[in-house]
Amino acid sequence: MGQRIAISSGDINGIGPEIILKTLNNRELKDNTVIILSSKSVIDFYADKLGIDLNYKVVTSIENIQEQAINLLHAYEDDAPAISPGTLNEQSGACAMQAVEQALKLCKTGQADALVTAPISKEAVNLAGYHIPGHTEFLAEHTNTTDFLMMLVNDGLRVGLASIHIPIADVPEALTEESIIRDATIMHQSLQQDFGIAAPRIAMLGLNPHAGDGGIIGKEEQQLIAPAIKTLTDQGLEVTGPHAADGFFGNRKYEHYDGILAMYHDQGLVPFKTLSFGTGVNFTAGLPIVRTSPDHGTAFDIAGKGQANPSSFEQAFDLALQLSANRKVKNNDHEY
Ligand SMILES: NC(=O)C1=CN([C@@H]2O[C@H](COP(=O)(O)OP(=O)(O)OC[C@H]3O[C@@H](n4cnc5c(N)ncnc54)[C@H](O)[C@@H]3O)[C@@H](O)[C@H]2O)C=CC1
Ligand SMILES: NCC(=O)COP(=O)(O)O
Repeated sequence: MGQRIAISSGDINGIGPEIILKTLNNRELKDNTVIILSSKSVIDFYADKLGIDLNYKVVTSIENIQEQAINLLHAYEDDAPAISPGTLNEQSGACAMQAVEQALKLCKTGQADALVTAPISKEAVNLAGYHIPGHTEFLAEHTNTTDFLMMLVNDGLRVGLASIHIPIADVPEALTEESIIRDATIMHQSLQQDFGIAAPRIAMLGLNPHAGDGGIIGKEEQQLIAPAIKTLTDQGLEVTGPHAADGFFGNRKYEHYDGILAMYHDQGLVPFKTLSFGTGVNFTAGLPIVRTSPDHGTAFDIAGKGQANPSSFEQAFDLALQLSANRKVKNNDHEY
């Protein structure tokens, strides 16, 4: 039996609807079912611009979903929200999050097997009153998940972030020995359960230049990261480090590891995106639902121009199919 994939529209003024249309227009669904959370007006607006004639069915409720087909379920409070490509505003932020909320509801109730999120603007969703740094934290909060990890993955590279969307000045304080142990453990479990790697090899990066250079350029490696690695290895996990981040990527050491735990957002995502922008997928490990997303944002600068490359969204869609087939989501284990 196929998978049911819920797709949230992302910001209606960004490239979300375009990459959804391009992806689904080129996809053979086989025995899978797609439910787009958006509105007919938005999908038709971008389909007209792109000259795409997508075969989809508008459904008014989940009970009317047509299997092995593309369904569109209206997700917004507005019947036909104003569309203005490239413009960030409160309404586009509200629609983006209403789509995520509806899609999450389908996953939580078992009516969808996985969620693929198109990009939202963090600024727009905050204007709309959703005071969140991103999908990751929103989905964790709304599934009662405390232990989660943002991971960016492609075929050979999987990078997790020990701190996510916080100001750089707050990073050292946000890291503790316990939080590093927890994040490496989530990564280890996800590599085993989601990615089928029996004995994952994890590399832990340092926080400071040259991984602190013996404590000359910062003490977090000695005080937090090395003790965390010792605890993890004592527990039988294969974890090495702390590695100096520049040489680790520059010397292609990452090729010898199944997962890399970076200490902060740009430390992990700059090399990841440099190596794989357009093919990477953002995956939230530790959630009771499967959630993937492309590795890029709303790209307002090219919205509505037909220039958006759908390849990362295609990979996110394919990974959602693969992971949801692999993983039986145990909703009953979680109190939402
Ligand atoms: N999962 C999500 O919802 C994500 C949301 N964002 C949000 O998106 C907004 C814009 O972020 P930026 O830092 O500007 O990053 P961005 O990824 O939107 O854009 C960076 C550059 O890459 C280009 N680009 C991005 N995706 C592309 C694609 N598929 N095809 C062709 N070119 C593409 C853009 O045109 C731009 O020049 C922010 O509010 C950010 O928080 C960023 C990353 C992920
Ligand atoms: N840099 C990754 C990013 O911003 C994605 O955030 P999220 O919406 O997946 O939490």
